Formats: sequence, structure tokens, C-alpha cells
Amino acid sequence: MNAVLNVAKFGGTSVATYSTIGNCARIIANNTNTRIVVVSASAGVTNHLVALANTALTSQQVEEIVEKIKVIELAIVAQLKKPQEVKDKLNVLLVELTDLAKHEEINFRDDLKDALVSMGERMSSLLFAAVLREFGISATNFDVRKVLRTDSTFTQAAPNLAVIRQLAQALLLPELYNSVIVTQGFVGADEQGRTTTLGRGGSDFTAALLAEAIDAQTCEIWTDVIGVYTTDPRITDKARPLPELSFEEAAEMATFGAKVLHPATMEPALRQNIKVFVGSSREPEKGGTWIVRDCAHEPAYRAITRRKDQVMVTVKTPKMMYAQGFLQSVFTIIAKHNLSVDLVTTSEISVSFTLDNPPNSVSEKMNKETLAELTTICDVTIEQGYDVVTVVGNNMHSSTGVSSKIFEAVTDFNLRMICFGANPHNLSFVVSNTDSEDVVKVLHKALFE
Ligand SMILES: Nc1ncnc2c1ncn2[C@@H]1O[C@H](COP(=O)(O)OP(=O)(O)O)[C@@H](O)[C@H]1O
Ligand SMILES: N[C@@H](CC(=O)OP(=O)(O)O)C(=O)O
Repeated sequence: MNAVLNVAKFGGTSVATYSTIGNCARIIANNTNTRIVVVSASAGVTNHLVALANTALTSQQVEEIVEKIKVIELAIVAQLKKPQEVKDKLNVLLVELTDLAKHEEINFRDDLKDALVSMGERMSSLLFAAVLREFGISATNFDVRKVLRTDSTFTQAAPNLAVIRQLAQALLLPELYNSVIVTQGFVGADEQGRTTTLGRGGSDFTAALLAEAIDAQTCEIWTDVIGVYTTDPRITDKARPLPELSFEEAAEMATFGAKVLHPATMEPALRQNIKVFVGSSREPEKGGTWIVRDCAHEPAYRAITRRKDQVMVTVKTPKMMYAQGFLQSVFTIIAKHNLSVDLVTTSEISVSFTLDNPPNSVSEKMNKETLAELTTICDVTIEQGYDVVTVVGNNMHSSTGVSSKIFEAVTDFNLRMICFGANPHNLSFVVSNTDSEDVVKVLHKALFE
């Protein structure tokens, strides 16, 4: 067995067509250490599946969406030289998908939703392995549910690290001698064997978890950009790729909106010191970003991120001046509903905090329930229409002149809340969603151009 193991993850755009999978095949062939390949669903497929799972649709609308998924999958099959065996297996999966989509309880049962939404990765991994074999790479499609044990929090499942390690060492490691293992990102199974998912964008997390479980030294995230940039290149064409980042900086960027990485990806990397590479599967020769424990440089400003759709909650009670347990009661309610609070400020009688509010998600429903419960103990004001813009860097709170440069840049904007992170890597602003793009641009100009 290779002394050095690499896990390579390919995202939705890399797995979109026969030709983009061909690019991935060349990347895999170029690194003999790559023994596990984690794939996402082909671009667009998970969105279609989420629509099927979460929307009340007529049977004709269901048929139309299923048809769109079939078109994506069958376009890949159509280019295989020997399609028949794969076609038969794909048809079995498409029948399972259609049955789930038509299930009368699909919009109400999270276990069924996860079973349905996982189908994208189950199909793409089948096709991906077949394309690899046509490129002369010995490849086997492996059902990740045999090893990726999670709890039963459907749609946002949490991994059971000890069981994953044990199962991966027993079932996955021996397989790596024979061929490259192609498996599904984003998908897991609970103790009863029911399919779970790790939350949108969770394939990066799967790759890092499997890398940790098999003691891999590196984990590659292949996507549609040539690394992690100073800010989302879709916001400004002045954004530039970063050669190097620390685990902490990357975790902060992911948490505060850099979609290129799932927020939990850095946890396994940090625990086991696994170097993470981010690069473009279309242009691998252009290099990418290495995320490592110790960087050669720790600049004051590394990057700017934006996290959209934040809800700002202010809770107020005159009792706070006397009641020591008030803050605890508020955060107990928040924790009970599994909501994560990002930014917090307090005054004598009020506390303001932001909650993430992605549309059409479970947390939107939970937000409503949480707020109803909060109103039983205090006055609650909810403000919507905010984004959080974050400057990620190092020692921003203690270096002279660093924060003043940031504040000077944003002086023309109304800043609803300002927060230095509890760690030295983060300075965040809550701003109106109509301003956030401009705030990112002026900060980028001031700090990086
Ligand atoms: N700081 C950043 N650096 C690079 N890409 C970023 C950053 N912030 C946001 N992105 C966005 O992340 C996208 C890649 O993530 P994603 O679409 O989830 O890819 P994949 O499907 O390969 O997982 C890029 O196209 C880019 O627009
Ligand atoms: N397919 C899932 C998981 C994922 O990580 O996808 P991607 O790597 O394309 O962001 C999603 O769309 O959420």
C-alpha cells in the first residue's frame, strides 16, 4: 500500500458531463497516491432533488423534474463506449428516485427527503467509476453508507467519528489495494442503516472525514476555481487566488460564506494535520491553494467573505439587569433548536445576535419556532435583509492601524453591527443586503488592490 494516501473530491461542476469527468480522470491518473475519490452529484441534480423533496408538486411537475435529471445522467451514459451494464444499474437508481419523488409523504418526512436527495451522488459515483475505467483506471464504486456513520439528524446529520474510523479501516482500507475507490460525498447512514445527508455542500466534509479515517496525508478539493481567492471571484474580477492559507483562516472563511469549502471541512484536517489542496479540475496546471497548519506568512488581511440571508434578533428585558440567568435562558432556547449564533453584542438590557437563514431550509422553520419560544421570556425584535461581511486575517484586534484601515474603507456604509471574532482571525459587519456587494468591493480595493 502507498505510504502516502490522498483523497480527491470532485464537486458538481467537475462531475457535470462525460468530458468534465475526463478532466478528473487525468488528475487521478497523475497522482498514484489518490486511492479514494469522493464525488458530488452532477451540477444541478441536487437542486432538482431538493425541489422534489421540499415542494408540493403535481404529478406532471414531478415527471418534468425527474426528466431533467434523467437528461443530465443519460447524456453521460450516452458517451460511454460500453454503456449497457451502467445503464441497467442507472435505471434501477432512477426507478428508486422516481418512487421516492412520488411518495405521498415525501414533503413531510426528512428520512425520505434524505433518501431522495442522496440519489444524485449515488448516480454520479456509478457513472464516474465507469468513465475512469474507460480512461484505463481500475475503479470501483463503493457505497459510502457502509462506512459514513452519522446520527439521525436527517438533512444535517453529524458524523460518528469513532465508528467511521473503525468501519473505514475494516471495509475501505483493504479495497484500496485493488482499485481506486469512487464513493459518494454528502451521504451517510444512521445506526439503523437509514440514509442521511450532511447538509448542502457536504461532500467536502465527506472527503476530509474519509481522509482522517484512513490516515491520509492529503485531501484535494477539485472545483471550478483555481483555489481559494481573496474574495468570491463572482463578486469582483480583482479577486486573486491565494497560494497558502492556515486551517484556522480557511475554517473562518468557510463559516462566514466562502462557498468553495463546506464549513466543517477543516475540522478533520485540523485534528489530523491533513494538508488540503483546492484547485480547478478544468485547469489543474494552474495550481491552487494549499491549506496547512503553519503558513509561511500570517498577513493581517487574508480574504473577505460574505454570508447572505442573516436574520438579526434583538432580545430585550428590563429584568436582565437583575436576572443573571437571562442570557443562559436565551441561548438554551437557541441551542435546543440547533441554531448557530454567529455574531453577538450585548448591552445592559438587550442582546443582539445573528442567525443564519438560508431560504427553504430546515433552519427557516426552526427560526420561527425558536422565536415563538423566545417571546415567552422577553421582547423580541427580528430584522431581516442583512448579510454579514467578514475580513479574515490574523491578529486584527491587536495590530495597530489594521482595523482603522478597514473602518476607513466602509465609512460610507450603514453598519448595523460590528463584531471582532472571539478568535484573532475575524472582523465582521452586519450590513444591508443591498450594500453587501459594494462593501466587499470597497474592502477588497482598500486591502488587496
Ligand atoms: N473565497 C472564494 N474563493 C473561491 N471561490 C469562492 C470563494 N467564495 C465563494 N466562492 C465560490 O465557490 C464556488 C465553488 O464552490 P461550489 O460551487 O460549491 O463548487 P463545487 O460544486 O465544485 O463544490 C466558486 O465558483 C466561487 O464562486
Ligand atoms: N450535491 C450536494 C453536495 C455537495 O457538496 O455538492 P458540491 O460539491 O457540488 O457543492 C449539494 O449540492 O449540496
